[in-house]
Amino acid sequence: MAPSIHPLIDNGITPGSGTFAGGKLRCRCASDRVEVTLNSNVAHNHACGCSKCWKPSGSLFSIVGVVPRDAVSVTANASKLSIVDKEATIQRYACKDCGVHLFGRIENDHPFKGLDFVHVELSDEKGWQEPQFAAFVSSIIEQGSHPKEMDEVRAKFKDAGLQTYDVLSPALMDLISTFTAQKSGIRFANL
Ligand SMILES: N[C@@H](CCC(=O)N[C@@H](CS)C(=O)NCC(=O)O)C(=O)O
Ligand SMILES: [Zn+2]
Ligand SMILES: [Zn+2]
Repeated sequence: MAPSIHPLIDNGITPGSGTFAGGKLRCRCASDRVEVTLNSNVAHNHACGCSKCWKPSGSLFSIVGVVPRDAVSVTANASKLSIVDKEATIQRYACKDCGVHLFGRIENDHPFKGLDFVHVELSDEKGWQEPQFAAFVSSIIEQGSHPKEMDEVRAKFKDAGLQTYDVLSPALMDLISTFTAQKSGIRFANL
């Protein structure tokens, strides 16, 4: 059987709702679940093939989007959360018992600081923004995917209507480079 990209992509993408305003994420423990309440839909939702983003077992990709950090609150069992890698740019808060990542947060000076990274599949609600593109696609090779499978993987994204990138999408790469330019003193008129 062909490997699963991700359950939200394998059988066709379901569009989100433009009026959906958020919901709750829950970890996968049988009881005492960690609960995170999001008072916003996600933006820039995408598939990520990197080794650091949480993905369901059996899937090659994570689905991850961003929400303003002010829209994120831990509403149950916060004591079960711990940071996966304190040195990483994105501090990913995982449930110590089931391993699911509830949210990722940036504390350093960074273009995406102020946005938290979340996985909408941890919610029962419908209406979350659907995946918009695939990022860090070549990174799946680093986790053992065969280089010769890459054409098939990219073709699956194309069939689902998603562009593939080996880092981030052009819009996000432009944001990062704009931030870097501004840090070096360059000023742009009319941004
Ligand atoms: N090839 C690397 C890429 C890792 C990477 O750069 N991930 C991106 C996308 S999530 C990132 O921004 N990471 C920052 C972080 O993990 O803190 C891997 O698969 O581990
Ligand atoms: Zn859990
Ligand atoms: Zn990632």
